[in-house]
Amino acid sequence: MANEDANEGAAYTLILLRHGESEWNAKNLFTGWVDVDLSEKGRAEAERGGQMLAESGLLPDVLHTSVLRRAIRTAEIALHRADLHWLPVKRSWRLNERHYGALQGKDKAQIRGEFGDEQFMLWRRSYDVPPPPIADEDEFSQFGDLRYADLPPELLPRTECLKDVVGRMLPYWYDAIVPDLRSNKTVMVTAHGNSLRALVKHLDKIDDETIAGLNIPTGIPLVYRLDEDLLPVTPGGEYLDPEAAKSAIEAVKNQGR
Ligand SMILES: O=C(O)[C@H](O)COP(=O)(O)O
Repeated sequence: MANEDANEGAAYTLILLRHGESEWNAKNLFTGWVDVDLSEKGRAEAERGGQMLAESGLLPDVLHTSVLRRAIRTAEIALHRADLHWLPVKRSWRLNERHYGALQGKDKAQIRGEFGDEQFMLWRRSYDVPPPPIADEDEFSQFGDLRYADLPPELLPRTECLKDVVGRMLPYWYDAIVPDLRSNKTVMVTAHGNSLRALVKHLDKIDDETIAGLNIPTGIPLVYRLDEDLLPVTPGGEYLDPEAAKSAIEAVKNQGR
């Protein structure tokens, strides 16, 4: 972690943790809202994430997760490792991964081969081009999934671009996470590649083009110290293991190649 001076002006601490490798990350499949579990490597990453937390002395007071198993399990394993398994937890669909539409369940390399590099990257990383919507009867659709039963039907996505994720994630940021920060709690958010990209875009005020080049690695805690205005004291935050983050970011970037 950075020295104390680098944290001058910090009022709040926010820890972001992308879930460990999932079974579908390992198979290189578009996942989105499909509720797959962690791979063995993913469980080990979560464990290591928890160890990093414990060693850094950063102790979250409250946990926010999505309603997807890979994020829930990652937090469970990491917090257990840090002896913080008892932490209060709040969950919301608004922290879910980006809904990948009709690409859910499809092989990334195959889609890249079929549609070409440009279209593939537009779907993966453009700010405002969503993949085609998923049909309600598709085996990987979330239509009829009990956990979304209370959601007004018009809010259940059939596909999303990152802009859509920013739009549905921000109300949760303002209504649930910010109040915890303002009451001086160290907040941990365990979520997904693209929901965390949406949050980082907001925190660091990253423009719509630049965000395409930002990738979040699995299982490595990213710590933001925020000032009174909730602006990062160190732009981009700090990974608890910056070296491991660098190579893991490259791996995410090159998925489907
Ligand atoms: O939903 C997925 O497939 C991954 O979690 C994120 O994938 P991406 O890096 O291709 O956006």
